[in-house]
Amino acid sequence: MTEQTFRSGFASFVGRPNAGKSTLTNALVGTKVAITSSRPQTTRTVVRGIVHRDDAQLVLVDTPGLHRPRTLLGERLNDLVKSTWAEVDVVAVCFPANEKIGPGDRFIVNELAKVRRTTKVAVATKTDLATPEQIAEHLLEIQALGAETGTTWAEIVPVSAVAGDQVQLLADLLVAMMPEGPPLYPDGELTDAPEESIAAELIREAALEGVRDELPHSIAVVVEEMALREGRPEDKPLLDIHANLFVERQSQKGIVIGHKGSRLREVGTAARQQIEAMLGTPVYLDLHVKVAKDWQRDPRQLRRLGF
Ligand SMILES: Nc1nc2c(ncn2[C@@H]2O[C@H](COP(=O)(O)OP(=O)(O)OP(=O)(O)O)[C@@H](O)[C@H]2O)c(=O)[nH]1
Repeated sequence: MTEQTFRSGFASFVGRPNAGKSTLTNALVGTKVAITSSRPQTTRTVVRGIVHRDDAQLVLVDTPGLHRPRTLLGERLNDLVKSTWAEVDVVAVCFPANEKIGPGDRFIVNELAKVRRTTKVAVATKTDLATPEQIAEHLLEIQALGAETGTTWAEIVPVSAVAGDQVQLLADLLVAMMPEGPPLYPDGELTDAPEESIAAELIREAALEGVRDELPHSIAVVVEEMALREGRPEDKPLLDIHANLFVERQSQKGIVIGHKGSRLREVGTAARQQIEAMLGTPVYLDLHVKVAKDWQRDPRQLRRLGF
């Protein structure tokens, strides 16, 4: 009998905004790690989900959507994406099966083609939203896009993260592409994102719920302080979180706060519940809205907000 080899490594899902990357990460890891939203471009922080198996550890790096940069923030995000691609073992490009392959996908695959060494996989996401005929057509288009851009797809895999279709197969295929190596993280750890950044993302997700137009891109959240309150009995801990929610303009501040603070209260309650569920500790959330004028275009502010 030969001893089973252990594999470990990194994979990153990329794709145009809303392609289903975060949802797929969560489905693979089996818990809510990366935030998901029906609004595009909400994933800014690199959040890792870790798939633990007896024979492997697969670390998923969830990157922001790559797009044609229009602001300084956009450029920084694109740089972040490309440096991630060069460092991981596999990049899996997500193409939603319910939408046509478009210029956005072509742009990403062309950029990815410049990163030579990394293994490339194509994932047709959201197959529950497409007919078998559409899926077949979609897979052919993905193959054609590979040929056109000089990309060799190691695999083309249709999945539905929501229906749970083929998610396990995708995990198996990705694991098989990882190099042999020891576990990289302690058993059972699902993410190494600092708790502060998880909390910040959950607050941002709650704040994005129901807002329209430009506002989603204008919201940034910074957790200023996060600590267990002192003097509490051991079986009744309380986590104090002080966070600032930044918008770019005074007018946006009013929208976020709402009539007599009603909207901000809702956001605070929703975020608190999510954080409590995630960290398993009762939370006191102190949330303030501040204006950081045009922060997306200002390098100093970007640094302060963690970009
Ligand atoms: N029906 C269906 N919807 C899905 C599936 N995967 C994702 N979605 C939905 O598609 C939307 C976008 O999914 P996300 O996972 O946030 O997409 P993303 O690629 O991470 O988006 P960005 O963070 O903007 O880059 C959400 O409303 C998801 O619920 C799927 O397999 N089936």
